[in-house]
Amino acid sequence: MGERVLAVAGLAVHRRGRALVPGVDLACAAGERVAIVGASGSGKSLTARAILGALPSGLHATGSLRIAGHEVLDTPAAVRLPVCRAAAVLQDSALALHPLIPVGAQIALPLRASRTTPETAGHGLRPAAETPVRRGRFTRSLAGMPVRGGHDVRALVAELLDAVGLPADTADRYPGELSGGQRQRVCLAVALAARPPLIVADEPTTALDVITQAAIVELLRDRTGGPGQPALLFITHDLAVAAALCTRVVVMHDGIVAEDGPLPTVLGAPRHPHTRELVRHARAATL
Ligand SMILES: Nc1ncnc2c1ncn2[C@@H]1O[C@H](COP(=O)(O)OP(=O)(O)OP(=O)(O)O)[C@@H](O)[C@H]1O
Repeated sequence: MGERVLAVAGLAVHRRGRALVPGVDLACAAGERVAIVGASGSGKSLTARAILGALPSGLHATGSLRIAGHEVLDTPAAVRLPVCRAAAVLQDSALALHPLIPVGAQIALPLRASRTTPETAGHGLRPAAETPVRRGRFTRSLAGMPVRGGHDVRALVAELLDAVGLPADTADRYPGELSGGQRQRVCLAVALAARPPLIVADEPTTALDVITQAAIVELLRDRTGGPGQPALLFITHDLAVAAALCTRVVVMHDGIVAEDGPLPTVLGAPRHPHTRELVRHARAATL
């Protein structure tokens, strides 16, 4: 495995002295897209939320959680350094976005916080050599200068919207004026704007129809896991979607990792009885 953006060791999530997730070990390298699959209640979401530094109140985590080499287990997301903060794309895009703020302003928030450009920040939108030459303040921002003026930020918001397949005028619309698929694209733009080393996507396609689902999976494939792009941890109960997007899979069962390996290997020759069952059901569902 190459440079690790995520290293989880003995991660447990407790509530009132009871371990809801007894112990998870997993890792994700830079440039990787890793799926976490498992039945309902197997601990996928609590593991994801512990990684995001956003456990529900009353729950706490123990063990070790390193993001981009920094131990962050005891550091809530809001106070983590941006370099070791994972961005979230969650199932309910309506809840993830503020209903009363135009989406452009919501994308601009992490952009202003980072005060750098997508290119320097590692969004992987376009390698610098391919960046078209433009005039004015936007040129300065693309050259890696700090983003200051509102005009610069608006241009970068338009670029991020374009990167997720939305027209620039989406910036002026409110989340309630968008479809679920469009809102999920906005959520990905917000995540990319934060220039994270890792995006944690927890069932981001579950609430969508199959066609929109496929489009979001394709978008995640285009925008994560490549050179200079964030790695992806993709939580799903759907093995077929995991196979379409990820190269490696972590199978969870009863709060622990039952199996972890390259997707073709795990699908082709599952070792754990629970993985065998998941594969059997996935095959039956595609008939
Ligand atoms: N806030 C909470 N308080 C108490 N128990 C919880 C809480 N959240 C989850 N749990 C319990 O922790 C276990 C793991 O839940 P988790 O949500 O991580 O499962 P999951 O694999 O994501 O399931 P699903 O696919 O249905 O979302 C379950 O037994 C669940 O009931």
